[in-house]
Amino acid sequence: MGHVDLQPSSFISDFLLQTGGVAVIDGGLATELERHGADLNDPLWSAKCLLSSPHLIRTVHLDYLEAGADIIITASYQATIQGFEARGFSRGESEALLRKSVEIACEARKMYYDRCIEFACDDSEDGRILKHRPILVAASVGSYGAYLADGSEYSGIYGDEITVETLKDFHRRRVQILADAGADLIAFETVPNKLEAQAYAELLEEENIKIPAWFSFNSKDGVHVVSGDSLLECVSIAESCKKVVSVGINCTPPRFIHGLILSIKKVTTKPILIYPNSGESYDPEQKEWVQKTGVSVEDFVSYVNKWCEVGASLVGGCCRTTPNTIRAIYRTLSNNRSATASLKS
Ligand SMILES: C[S+](C)CC[C@H](N)C(=O)O
Ligand SMILES: N[C@@H](CCS)C(=O)O
Ligand SMILES: [Zn+2]
Repeated sequence: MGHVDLQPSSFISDFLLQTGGVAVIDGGLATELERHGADLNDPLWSAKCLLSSPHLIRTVHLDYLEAGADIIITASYQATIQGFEARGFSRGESEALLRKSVEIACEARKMYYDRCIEFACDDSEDGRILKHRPILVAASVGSYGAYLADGSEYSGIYGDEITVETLKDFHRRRVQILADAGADLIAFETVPNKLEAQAYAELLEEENIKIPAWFSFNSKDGVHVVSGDSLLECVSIAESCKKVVSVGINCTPPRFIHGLILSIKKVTTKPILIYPNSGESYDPEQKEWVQKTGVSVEDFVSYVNKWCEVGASLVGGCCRTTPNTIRAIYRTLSNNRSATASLKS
C-alpha cells in the first residue's frame, strides 16, 4: 500500500501525512451492488455477491477508487462462517469466501494502480481520479446483528443469552482469517452496542491479531449508540485498545455527525473517522430503504468541511451513498488537502 508504518500508534497518522491530513473512505458497497442489479434480499445480504458476482464487487471497489477513495472496505460485512455454513458450504469453503473478499479488494487496487500508470493524470476528463497514492484495504467485520439479517445492527438488542464470550466465539475465526488474508486493517463497522465493542477489543488482544483495526459505531439519536449504550463508554473501550488506530461513526444520518464528533473527541486521542449514510431509513423486513427520506449529495457534502474542522480525519459514506458522493467529498477536500501537503513540503 506504500510506505505506511505498521506500528499501530502511527499507522493512521503516517497514512494521513501522505493523504494531506484527511483521508477519503469509500461509500456504500451494498448500495452500489444493488444499483448494478444485484438482488440482496438474502440472509447473506451483500456477501451473497461473493458467491454470485465477485466481478461486480471488484467493479464497485474500482469505481470508488476512481471517485477518489483512499480506503476501500471489503464485501465481508455480512460474510460469516456461520452464514456460509447455513448455506451448505464446508468450513474450509466458508473460510475461503472470507479470504476472497480481501483478494477482490486487493485485485481492484492493483487494477487501479495499473490504470494510473496507463492514464497518468490526477483528474481525467471523464471525472475519474487516476492518482497514484497509498490505498488501504479495510476488511469489514459487520456485527452479530448483521449476521441475524433482520436489521439488528440498528437496534443492538441481542437478548440476555448473548454475552461477551458468545460474541467472541462468534467472531473469532472470522477475524483471524480476515487478518491473515492480506488486508491492511480490520474495519469493525456499524458496532451497535458496548458488549460487541468489548468482544472485539478482547479478541484483538487475545488472538494477537497482526493488523490494526478501527471501531465504528452507529447512532440513531446523536447521543447514544443504537442500543442506547453510552457512546462515550463505547469509544473508551476503543481508546484503551492499542490495536485500534481510529474510532468513529458510520451508517448514521448526517445531521447527527457534528455533535457525535464533538462527543467522541472528549474521550479519544485517536484519529476520528466518519462515514454517514444518506439519512434514509431501512425496512429490515423488505430489506429495502425508504427512499427520499435522506439528504442530497449536495447537502451531505456541505457538511464535510465542518466535520473536518471539528476533528474528523477520515471521511466517507455508508449505505445509500455512491461514487458521486465520494467524488464530491474528494473534490471538497482536495483544496484543503493540497494546501496542507504544500505546507508540509
Ligand atoms: C446496514 S443494514 C442495511 C444491513 C442489512 C441487514 N443486515 C440485513 O440483512 O437486512
Ligand atoms: N461496508 C458496508 C456497511 C454496511 S452498514 C456497506 O457499505 O455495504
Ligand atoms: Zn451502512
